[in-house]
Amino acid sequence: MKFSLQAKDIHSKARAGTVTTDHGEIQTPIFMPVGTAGTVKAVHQRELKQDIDAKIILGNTYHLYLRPGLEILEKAGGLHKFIGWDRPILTDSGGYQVYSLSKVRKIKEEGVTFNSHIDGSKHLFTPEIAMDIQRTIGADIIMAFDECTPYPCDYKYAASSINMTHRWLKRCCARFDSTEPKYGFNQTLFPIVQGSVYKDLRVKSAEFIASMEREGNAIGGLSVGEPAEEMYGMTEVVCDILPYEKPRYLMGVGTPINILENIALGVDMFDCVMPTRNARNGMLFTRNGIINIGNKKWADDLSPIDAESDLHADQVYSKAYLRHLMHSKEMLGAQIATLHNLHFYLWLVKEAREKIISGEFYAWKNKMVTILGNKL
Ligand SMILES: O=c1[nH]cnc2c(CCNCC3CCCCC3)c3[nH]c(NCc4cccs4)nc3cc12
Repeated sequence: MKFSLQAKDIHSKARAGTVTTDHGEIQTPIFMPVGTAGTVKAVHQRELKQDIDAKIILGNTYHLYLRPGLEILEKAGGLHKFIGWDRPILTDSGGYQVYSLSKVRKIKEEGVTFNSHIDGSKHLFTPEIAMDIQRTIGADIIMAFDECTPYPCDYKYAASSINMTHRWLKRCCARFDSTEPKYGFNQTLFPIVQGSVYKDLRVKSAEFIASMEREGNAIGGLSVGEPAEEMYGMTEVVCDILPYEKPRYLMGVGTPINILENIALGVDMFDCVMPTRNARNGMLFTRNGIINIGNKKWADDLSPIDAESDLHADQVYSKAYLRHLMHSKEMLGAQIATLHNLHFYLWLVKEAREKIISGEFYAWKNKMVTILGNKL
């Protein structure tokens, strides 16, 4: 994997770059649609490619390991082949999903034991197992097995948590560096900075992660309920320590405003379930603010969902029609709303990249931040 920089903003730490993988290039800043069980819910691969031009999607290690399972994925020749996606894929380590999905789990030095949320069967994830699973899935970028420190937590807990994450990282690197890709495409491992909302722990974790000299770095433990100002403060501290010439991935972030503010702090890659999850609840993000399509005010509004958008669905379907579909619990409603939100997120980061290149990013970002929160 390679990373090159094309432009840097003068009023902020925003930058425009290109990540090059064996499955293609990714222009940054980039938003990565979240796939769960091998699909971005309610969206076809063709739509991801042609309608919204998604450059990279996320695969969910925890889900894929449980269902369809590694045997089928290996038989298919990896996740790219299994789902029919020939562009880059990033998979998480499965650790975060264990915390957020499976009820019973125990965290020990060795790893995490958990009961499957599907059939209750007992499983163990360790740093080594997480590496082997992601080798079998075959994603271009794979994530270290970390502990996402819960928020809030006291200093002592946060300090012991980063020490565990750092010991697990060494085991991830040892295992990853002593195994080969299974399908002939190169894979790269990103470590993850933790430290909760404690500045000195963030410095310690960022310095340790930087010292591992991997091809890219991630920032974890944020967007877990902390106030936005805390998120920005920790991101700034970490971005100032992580190497300038490597991509920085802020995990689980976030709202459109969060993304713009973090681009200004030097973040290049983002993922979040919000555009897809909120779409299914009728919350549409637009360049003029937020539309709750279920609101009665849209019932007879026959104007296009977004007349300024180059997304076909935004042009041909009206707000009234989408509201009708959502109220009727029609599948097409979720499909249109999801496509709209992902298209908006990808438009937003592409617009940010163009403004960084043209030198207009800072003023544009401040204007957008005042508009994007509007309730329409
Ligand atoms: O420290 C972390 N370590 C590892 N993963 C984290 C994640 C999951 C990122 N998305 C993975 C995807 C992989 C493919 C399947 C789906 C998840 C986070 N998500 C959030 N906020 C989420 C949210 C923000 C707002 C609403 S939810 N904070 C996170 C912090 C960490």
